[in-house]
Amino acid sequence: MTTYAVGDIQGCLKPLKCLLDEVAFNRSCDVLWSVGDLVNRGPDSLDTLRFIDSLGSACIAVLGNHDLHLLAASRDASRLRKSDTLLPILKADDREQLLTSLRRRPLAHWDERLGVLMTHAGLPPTWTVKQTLKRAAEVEEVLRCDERLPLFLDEMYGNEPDRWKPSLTGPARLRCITNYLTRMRFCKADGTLDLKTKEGVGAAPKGFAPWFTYPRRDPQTQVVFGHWAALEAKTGVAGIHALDSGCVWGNSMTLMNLDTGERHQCSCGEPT
Ligand SMILES: Nc1ncnc2c1ncn2[C@@H]1O[C@H](COP(=O)(O)OP(=O)(O)OP(=O)(O)OP(=O)(O)OC[C@H]2O[C@@H](n3cnc4c(N)ncnc43)[C@H](O)[C@@H]2O)[C@@H](O)[C@H]1O
Repeated sequence: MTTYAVGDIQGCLKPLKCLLDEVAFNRSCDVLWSVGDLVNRGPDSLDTLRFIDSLGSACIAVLGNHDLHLLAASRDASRLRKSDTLLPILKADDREQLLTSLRRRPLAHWDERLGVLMTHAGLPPTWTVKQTLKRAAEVEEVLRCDERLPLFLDEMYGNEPDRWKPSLTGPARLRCITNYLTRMRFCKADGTLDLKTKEGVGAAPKGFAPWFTYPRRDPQTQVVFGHWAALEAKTGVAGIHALDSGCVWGNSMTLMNLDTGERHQCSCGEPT
């Protein structure tokens, strides 16, 4: 059994299948981790969701900001933006099945055997792995609850509060957790987030640095994450594995063997 992790797919199904063929992925014994952002901007979001679902327990995917945006747009199509490529999903006969399956996916995944945590954006430097899983579970519980989901999605967008406090409550608490786990790039040592800057590490605003440059609360833990295409799948920090190599922006998709650390890349996608 081999565990692989793939970077942001964003509807780029062709390079995903190319990578799985290259490593002879066997769904009956191998496992594919996805760092989230399964959909949007790329050409085949609908078929990507269908393919990922067809893998069943052979795939573990955490939710990314674009996946959450899909859930929000499914409740209110006026949330769609010009650059979104989500309409085919919203018009599909199997949309409810696909969206229900997405709602059941986690925001964080921890593998004790590998000692690896996976989230879309990373591990907040002020949080332990245990705290991260507990806080992710708060949002996951709401995503699965028909009564609580609409308010969560209405209140999800926004950059405030920009710093975690255990005393946060209600929608602000859930928004803050969601932003840390699906949108974080730069932060201060005390965890204060800058959610505006999207360029590479050299673009850090004054007083901010990439989240992975701060000491970790659990130094032995490895982290796999996506979200930040401008990193070109590199952090320079041991045990912190960036996997978004910007496939949807015309670059390659990255697949990493988590047992050996070996990386594979495929550039057969259509530039968007
Ligand atoms: N709580 C919440 N609040 C607000 N929004 C929420 C939200 N929850 C979900 N959302 C949703 O989040 C989505 C993203 O919003 P945006 O923040 O508008 O999306 P984006 O710029 O495309 O960022 P993305 O997440 O795709 O990151 P990437 O690094 O690939 O791309 C970033 C940039 O990097 C650039 N880039 C890519 N590769 C690069 C490279 N090698 N070098 C330099 N730049 C590069 C790209 O051109 C791109 O402009 C929206 O749909 C929004 O609705």
